[in-house]
Amino acid sequence: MSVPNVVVHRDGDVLAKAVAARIITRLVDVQSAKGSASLVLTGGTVGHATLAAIAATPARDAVDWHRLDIWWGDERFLPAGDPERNETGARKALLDHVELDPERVHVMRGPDSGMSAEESAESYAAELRKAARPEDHGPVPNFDVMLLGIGPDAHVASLFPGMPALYDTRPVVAVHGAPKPPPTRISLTLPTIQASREVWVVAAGEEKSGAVRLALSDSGPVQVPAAGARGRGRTLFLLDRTAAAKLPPGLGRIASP
Ligand SMILES: O=C1O[C@H](COP(=O)(O)O)[C@@H](O)[C@H](O)[C@H]1O
Repeated sequence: MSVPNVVVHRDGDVLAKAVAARIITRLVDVQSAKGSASLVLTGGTVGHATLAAIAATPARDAVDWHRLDIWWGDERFLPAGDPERNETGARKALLDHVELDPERVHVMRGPDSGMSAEESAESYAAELRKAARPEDHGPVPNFDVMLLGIGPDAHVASLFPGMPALYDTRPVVAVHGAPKPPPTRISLTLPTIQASREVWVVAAGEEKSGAVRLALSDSGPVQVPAAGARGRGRTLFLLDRTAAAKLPPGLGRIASP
């Protein structure tokens, strides 16, 4: 697993624009090298602001949206179209505004599918297994970029501190009793997150600063799930100044003072 690099931007607005620019550049690079690319989305404030920033920039036309697989790191177990679903926010911010191949938009199903949360997690795991190639050496694709938000309690995806999902070695799990509503969720597990080529943790706001500090310390991922958010090739913590406020001096690289 890679050692995290930290990049600090002036505020949440600049952060979202900078992450959007990085995503576009990364997707263009990967598509020119391999033909297609994969991007794992997060819910949450910075995640959705980043998607809106991609939609707003003319540079988005440089991406071949047809040759992109979209996955989610987690989903709130709610019916399709519910405003609280991460999918709904992503569609509104970006997915409805670009020419994606609908077959390559891999949503985590909600209760309206007739599946239980466990069945939905299993069905997502099966979809991941189908997409994995021999060179991925495992049951899930080595995603090109995985975006993860972080909660003030240091949760990532829907992996909350101390919960059984953090010990789970299956690729995807159902989460019950999440401390942040809604209580039922579907989440990728740490082994799936860590199979990604690149993991980018995005955070803005003072309320995230303690979690960010712990995520970059020697804490274990059961107590601090974000400490397990590491990519195989690269891990980035992309922060605004307030989220970086509790980091030891010298840890972050200031990109926009
Ligand atoms: O519930 C969730 O929260 C986290 C963080 O969201 P934020 O609004 O505090 O940035 C998010 O990463 C996750 O995908 C989502 O389901």
